[in-house]
Amino acid sequence: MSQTNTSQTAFPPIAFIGGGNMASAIMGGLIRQCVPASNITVIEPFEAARTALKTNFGIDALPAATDALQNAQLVVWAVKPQSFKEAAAPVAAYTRHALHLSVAAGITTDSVAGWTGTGRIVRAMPNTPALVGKGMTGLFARPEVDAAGKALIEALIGSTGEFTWVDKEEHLDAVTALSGSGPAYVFLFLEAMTQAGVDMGLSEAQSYKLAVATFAGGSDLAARSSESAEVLRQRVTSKGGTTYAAITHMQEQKLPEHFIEAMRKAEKRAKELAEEFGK
Ligand SMILES: NC(=O)C1=CN([C@@H]2O[C@H](COP(=O)(O)OP(=O)(O)OC[C@H]3O[C@@H](n4cnc5c(N)ncnc54)[C@H](O)[C@@H]3O)[C@@H](O)[C@H]2O)C=CC1
Ligand SMILES: O=C(O)[C@@H]1CCC=N1
Repeated sequence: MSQTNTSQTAFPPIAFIGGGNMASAIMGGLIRQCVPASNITVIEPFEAARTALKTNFGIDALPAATDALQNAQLVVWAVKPQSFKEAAAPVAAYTRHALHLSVAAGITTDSVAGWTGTGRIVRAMPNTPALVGKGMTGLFARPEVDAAGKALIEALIGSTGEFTWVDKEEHLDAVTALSGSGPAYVFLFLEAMTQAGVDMGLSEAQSYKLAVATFAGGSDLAARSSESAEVLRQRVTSKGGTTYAAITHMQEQKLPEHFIEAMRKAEKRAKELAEEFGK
């Protein structure tokens, strides 16, 4: 079931380990909910990223772990899978009492438990539309996380858009391949549609506008409609018409099959990341 958080939550002190794209998307949601910057501690070694956090959110990020982390009741891990283990080493001693939320692709909660010394972990797979409050996040909680912990995570992630819980942790690799990486697929299609528009004589700006509005409108129509995507597609596709010409070519070229195969590559890569960087 897909949900959005609507209730106002009093957030406890929160620490972010890593202050890049995903951390900023989640922080943006918190700031929109009027969480004061003083409630948020960020560990971010990269100076340019710390400057961006100050400019965007008024947050004074720290370059390395300190005992300031002891106050945090919730720790959000927003580092690359490759950096997780190294990032956890100086942080773990301060944060064993806290609830942990990891957004790292592939990295299992068993790995995170080993590095943080606690099993109170929720693993999440958000996506970048969270930056504009339109995110879609898959969530998995270990049994050690109680109802209050889950409610806190729902409030945090709900501030960035929608979420859905999965029962099996491995399903987060599917979520990663679908909605986590998915914005990049949309942007690739936008690039191709814009190029086609330019090739047919439209300006780049006009083509891009048409392409973006088409994705947004198509998605909104699908979200509001009780009809399946297949039926909605058929409604656009007059027999012998223009859409028919395009869709027939895509099907002859096995575009849907290639697309599904590509997404299975993303799922496979998530499992490889766990193998490569989870030990
Ligand atoms: N970008 C995306 O679309 C999505 C990313 N994710 C996951 O989010 C995580 C972060 O990705 P992004 O925000 O895109 O990357 P990013 O590169 O923008 O942010 C990672 C930040 O971690 C910092 N960092 C590196 N070593 C550190 C350390 N030892 N301690 C603290 N911070 C450290 C880096 O300086 C950087 O600012 C990744 O694990 C990724 O799998 C999940 C869903 C979507
Ligand atoms: O490409 C990645 O590994 C991350 C996870 C999902 C989106 N970006």
